Amino acid sequence: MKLYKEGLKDHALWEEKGYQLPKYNREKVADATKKNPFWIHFGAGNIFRAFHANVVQNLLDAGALERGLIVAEGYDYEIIEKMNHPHDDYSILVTLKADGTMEKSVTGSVVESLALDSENENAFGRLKEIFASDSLQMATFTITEKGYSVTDRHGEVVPDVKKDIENGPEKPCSYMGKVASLLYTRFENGRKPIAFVSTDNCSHNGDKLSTAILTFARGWASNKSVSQEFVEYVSNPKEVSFPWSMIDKITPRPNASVEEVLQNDGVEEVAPIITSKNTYVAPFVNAEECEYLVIEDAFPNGRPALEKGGLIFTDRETVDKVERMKVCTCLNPLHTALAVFGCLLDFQLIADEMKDEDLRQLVEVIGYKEGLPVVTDPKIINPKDFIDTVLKIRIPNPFMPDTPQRIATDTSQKLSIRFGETIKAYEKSEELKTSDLKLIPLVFAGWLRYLLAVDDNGNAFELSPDPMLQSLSPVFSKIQLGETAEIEEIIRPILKDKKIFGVDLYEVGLAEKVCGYFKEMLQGTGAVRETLKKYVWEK
Ligand SMILES: NC(=O)c1ccc[n+]([C@@H]2O[C@H](COP(=O)([O-])OP(=O)(O)OC[C@H]3O[C@@H](n4cnc5c(N)ncnc54)[C@H](O)[C@@H]3O)[C@@H](O)[C@H]2O)c1
Ligand SMILES: O=P(O)(O)OC[C@@H](O)[C@@H](O)[C@H](O)[C@H](O)CO
Repeated sequence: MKLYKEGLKDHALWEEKGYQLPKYNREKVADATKKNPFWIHFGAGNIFRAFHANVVQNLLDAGALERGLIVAEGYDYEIIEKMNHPHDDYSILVTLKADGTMEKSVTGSVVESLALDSENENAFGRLKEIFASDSLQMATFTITEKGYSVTDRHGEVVPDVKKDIENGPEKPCSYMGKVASLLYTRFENGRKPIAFVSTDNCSHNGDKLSTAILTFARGWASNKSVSQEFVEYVSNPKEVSFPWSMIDKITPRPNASVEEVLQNDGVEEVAPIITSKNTYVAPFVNAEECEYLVIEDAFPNGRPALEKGGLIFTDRETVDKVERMKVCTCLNPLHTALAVFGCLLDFQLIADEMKDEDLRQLVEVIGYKEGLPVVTDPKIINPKDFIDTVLKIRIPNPFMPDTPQRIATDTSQKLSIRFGETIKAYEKSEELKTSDLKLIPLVFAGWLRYLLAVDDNGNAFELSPDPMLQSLSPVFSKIQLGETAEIEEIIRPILKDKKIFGVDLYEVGLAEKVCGYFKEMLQGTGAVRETLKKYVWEK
């Protein structure tokens, strides 16, 4: 059993082993999609394959759609070369349910995959053709929060973006420059409308994407590479919209236990790889069953009835509330807390951490006691029910191979939104006092302790990738367990950094608490556990 066109011909063999196969005529779907594409996705990573591609697969199966997806990868071309192309764009989705059962399906809804590489004339030419087509309605993105950045921490335009602006839209090399150049192709071919939908986990994700694209449009217009009309086109929501969205589906990296199940079924060549850009990818994805994709309903070129596939379309205000509920309180902060302490306490599975009474108490207090009071009910999903499901069913799901190490990726980029928003809400509140926050500061201190790259047993471990490690690691390499003199002087600039925490921890009166916890965690081996135990149970 091999996952590609020829290998899937023997339907009975796959079905006998419990795999659901596409029920539609894939050749016909591929043909219709290539002629009249309606949806292109940027970022061929795991969430796309587990979520977006599966929604389209279900709609194709149900006869509610006749065309599929095209995917472009602009950062890690190896994903396309090593996964999409050898497998004819098929992938296997393994859904790991909380009752221990699993569903296996072969996803065929992606019918074309392209490197978004302006040096690759064929692929870039084809992308231009797609962007020139009348039928294209939406471009979606899962490229991580850093994928949208065009400026550095000081607000300065980064060098590759600067170069792309100087050189005009012909051959950009930065990610957002390449996307803006494709949008320019659409503009030149009759100023056709489109929705650009970020489905990444970042607050007001649509604004992040529009800021990036507008940086190019304005830059190119000011050096006369494009006309001012292009800026007007990008700025007009009736022509180019940037809806906000909230996405939710826990999709761990492809796991060896799932690989083994597939191998035992007789599926060949399914081993995951880690690309040179550090993407963990395999011909299969493993994910939980629960999923939400809530999108602001702003599609200037129309859209198919994707609500039939479970997507929720609503207004911007509701997306904002639902997104804040998930990203700032009810899921992602709890994940980050478990990630940081999980790495320090040598856990390899998130589900195992939920069996640890101290860690369970940590996330329950952060979620219910510190976070929930500042959540505005989005009405379409009840926050209390949502957090109950997260803490009782989803995160503890023993069949989900999710790891603290995956979730610890890019923590420096996430703390401000995941915890900073709650702190700001306490600052604004007349009833709540910021000084009452106990465990959010404990997570900050845990993250500082994590940056030593030494676990609570005193053993070195590898930090997960993070764009700030280059500047942070040299600071923390000076700190040794058992030495706490001058700690505050060393970490003061970090505690003051609003880019990291969303607030200056000195201004909001939390710096002393964070520093104190951090010093306690530095006392020696076992001090992280002791500090955790001491504060999570304190009344
Ligand atoms: N995995 C989940 O549980 C999950 C759930 C909800 C939302 N998300 C969102 O989706 C994003 C991707 O998650 P994933 O599971 O697909 O991760 P992944 O590691 O499987 O894939 C990451 C994708 O982002 C691209 N990328 C990485 N760094 C980039 C950069 N600097 N510039 C442009 N592109 C870059 C990669 O090439 C790849 O396409 C997350 O960051 C998050 O915002 C993930
Ligand atoms: O994907 P990130 O890096 O923003 O965050 C890691 C996890 O918290 C995240 O992927 C969750 O699994 C996801 O947000 C669940 O919907």
